[in-house]
Amino acid sequence: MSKPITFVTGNAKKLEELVAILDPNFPRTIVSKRVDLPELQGDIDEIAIKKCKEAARQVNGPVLVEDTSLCFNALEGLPGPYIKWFLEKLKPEGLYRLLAGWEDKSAQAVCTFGYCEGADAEPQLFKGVTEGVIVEPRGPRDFGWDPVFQPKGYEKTYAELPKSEKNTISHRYRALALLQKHFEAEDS
Ligand SMILES: O=P(O)(O)OP(=O)(O)OP(=O)(O)OC[C@H]1O[C@@H](n2cnc3c(O)ncnc32)[C@H](O)[C@@H]1O
Ligand SMILES: [Mg+2]
Repeated sequence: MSKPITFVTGNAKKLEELVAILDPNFPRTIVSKRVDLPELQGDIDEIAIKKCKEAARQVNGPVLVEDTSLCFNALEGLPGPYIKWFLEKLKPEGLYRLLAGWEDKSAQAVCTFGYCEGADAEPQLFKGVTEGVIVEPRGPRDFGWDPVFQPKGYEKTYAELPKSEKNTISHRYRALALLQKHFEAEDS
């Protein structure tokens, strides 16, 4: 039997979505550990790799981590992985106002899962991207920047969509689909 994988995150909403999205027949057991890991600066992949290595060091076993970015095309991909701090200071209204001077409101939600078998193993990344536009905040405020992100082809923001619908189109869903495929292939 393979060891359980520890999903290390300080974000309860991420865990909630992972549990809702992953197939109940996922071949490995996932447990969670609430740690707010330090996030070193870098590009999206570098941050996920460093976060994953640090988690593997702390847990000393198989770990899963995840880092989420919100990239504004008009701003060459910023705030990107720094969205957490932009959101904390500016709130959803301020994120929308950041683009006031720009016609292009398009953005990409990017979710990068990192999996590492143990403290000495190299992390593997699984990335999901969902295209959308940044709009004036609409809908419940229970998860991050959901009120300002309207996925392409939809009239509702992530926050306004039923969770079950967000979870079939989201950046996190797409990343987890790749992760799932990887583990299913390994299992067969
Ligand atoms: O412990 P970790 O897993 O790092 O959790 P975190 O909350 O620090 O998360 P990140 O470092 O990945 O920062 C991403 C920011 O984007 C927010 N976020 C992540 N996924 C989201 C989603 O699907 N919808 C809206 N906001 C999201 C999250 O609340 C953070 O403010
Ligand atoms: Mg974080």
